[in-house]
Amino acid sequence: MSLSLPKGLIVSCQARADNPLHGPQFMGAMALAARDGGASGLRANGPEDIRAVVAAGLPVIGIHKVFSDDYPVYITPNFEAATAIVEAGAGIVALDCTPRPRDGEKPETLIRRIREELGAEVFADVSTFEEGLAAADWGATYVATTLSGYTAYTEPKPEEPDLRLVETLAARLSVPVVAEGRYNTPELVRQAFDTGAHAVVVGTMITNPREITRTFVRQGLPTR
Ligand SMILES: CC(=O)N[C@H](C=O)[C@@H](O)[C@H](O)[C@H](O)COP(=O)(O)O
Repeated sequence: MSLSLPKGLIVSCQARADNPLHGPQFMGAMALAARDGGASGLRANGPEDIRAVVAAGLPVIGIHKVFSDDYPVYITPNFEAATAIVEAGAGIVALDCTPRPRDGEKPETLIRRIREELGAEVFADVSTFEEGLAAADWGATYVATTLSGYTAYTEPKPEEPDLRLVETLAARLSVPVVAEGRYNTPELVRQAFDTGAHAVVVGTMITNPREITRTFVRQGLPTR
């Protein structure tokens, strides 16, 4: 079966509402810049931003973050959220595949429905080895280490990415494993490929100038 996500660097173009770069105009421009810089795919949040980044002509991993006070799962927690991003043009739907409570169907049901009813590929965001195995068993097209360090049982998040999780999943699974989360330098990206990643997703260090600025300022430089 041919995969729509090629090997290579995937650039995540996301900016929350409190970020000065929030909105489809800025995320669309980020996507063009990433494409021109050599990215082989994009990740974006919500129908509006997805519509804007699709114009760059690269494969798009869509997510739909839905935050609630009642549930810890926020990355594409239900079928309605998945439907909206496929309608916006994402060919790949990423969703939280941890067993945590959510406002929606279980991940195994969501994976099946997204593939069968929406005809999209599924990108499973997981935080542990066991979750990665389960997601592949349920039919995920890709398994990604996105949530390592971000679930209660994998916190506190270290500064470094979870290369070990990439390595163990890649050694076991026949579906492509994607490295995501805190790949903040080209050297770390190279290490992820060396340990068996099919692709590596980089967000903050490419598309979030506010955080990039903070990393410089934190070095103890005089600020103003
Ligand atoms: C945990 C979670 O909600 N991760 C989100 C998933 O879409 C994004 O906020 C991250 O920016 C993305 O995973 C890329 O990671 P990094 O920005 O570290 O390169």
